[in-house]
Amino acid sequence: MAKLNTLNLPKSLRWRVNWRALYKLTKPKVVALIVLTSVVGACLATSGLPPWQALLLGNLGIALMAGGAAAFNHYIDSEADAAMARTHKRPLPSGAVANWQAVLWASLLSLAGFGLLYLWVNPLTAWLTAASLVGYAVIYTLWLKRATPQNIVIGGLAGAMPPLLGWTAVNNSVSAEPLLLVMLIFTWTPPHFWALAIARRDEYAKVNIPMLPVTHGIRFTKQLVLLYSLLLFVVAWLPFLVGMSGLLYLGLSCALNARFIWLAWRLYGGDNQRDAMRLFGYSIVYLMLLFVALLADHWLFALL
Ligand code: HEM
Ligand SMILES: CC(C)=CCC/C(C)=C/CC/C(C)=C/COP(=O)(O)OP(=O)(O)O
Repeated sequence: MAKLNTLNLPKSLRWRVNWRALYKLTKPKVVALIVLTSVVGACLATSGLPPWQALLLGNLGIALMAGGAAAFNHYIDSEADAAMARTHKRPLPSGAVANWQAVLWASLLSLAGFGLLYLWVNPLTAWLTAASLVGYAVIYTLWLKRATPQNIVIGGLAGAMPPLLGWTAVNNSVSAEPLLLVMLIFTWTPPHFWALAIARRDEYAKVNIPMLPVTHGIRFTKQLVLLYSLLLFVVAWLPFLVGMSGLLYLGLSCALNARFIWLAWRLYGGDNQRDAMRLFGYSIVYLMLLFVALLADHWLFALL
């Protein structure tokens, strides 16, 4: 193998497998947070502990398919990634992984995840997860991303699905409670992403991707970030208002949302780099803690 590589073959013909780079192709930190939300969806689906098969195999299948979707996204976006400072060192533009390896890897992960969900969890979860995969890898990445500044609002639905997927893995049915959790992530996505897009506006403009700060300016994007942060506060009340969560969740979510709004407000009148990246970083901590709060509250009530 080493000998082959010294022949200066085009990267597409090399056979050496860089496992570390393949792992990076799955966007592991994003998938970790996605799986946290699907695990919480699964735990909230029942008053006791969910059956181990639904919990373990369900979330493993969701993780595999989310990782597969991320790998497809890397493949489809590799040219734009090569031209942006934030992304030019990714496995495909840097040559650590060949295109055919990325497509094969993405397909294997997606098929393994689908098979696992279909055979050992339930077909409903398998199909809903497949719809999320197509929503992100095909509808968002291939089409919406380059078609409209509302790309991430519509495409965000795919990333918002995991709590519902975790729920259906346990209950094999769709109901209102997990849809509220989907709504939470759906409302969270625009301020999560637009904060970053404000800081990276020039890079998106350079590769002609019509992100909102490019098409409508930074001031307008900051207004929408603030508006969505306020909307998120309202949506975060819903689990409490419908009786799905209690006062522990309400208290924690109010505190988390207060900081979200404060950071969005600071960004509104503040610095496009520092304040934008601060809100982006906090958005990730926010979602993690909000779902931990949902789970803590659920188990507290189950024990009382
Ligand atoms: C359409 C929806 C979304 C868009 C457009 C979006 C966009 C982004 C972008 C551009 C980054 C920076 C990635 C990088 O620098 O490599 C990022 C990071 C991140 N996103 Fe999102 N995101 C979306 C949905 C989600 C969802 C649903 C989750 C999890 C539930 C999530 C979790 C994260 C995490 C954890 C990071 C940090 C990754 C790291 O530090 O490596 N995102 N997001
Ligand atoms: C459950 C399931 C199968 C769904 C998969 C959903 C999934 C992996 C969502 C990730 C969302 C995400 C990180 C978008 C990045 O946007 P981008 O691709 O525009 O950002 P980039 O420029 O950093 O690549």
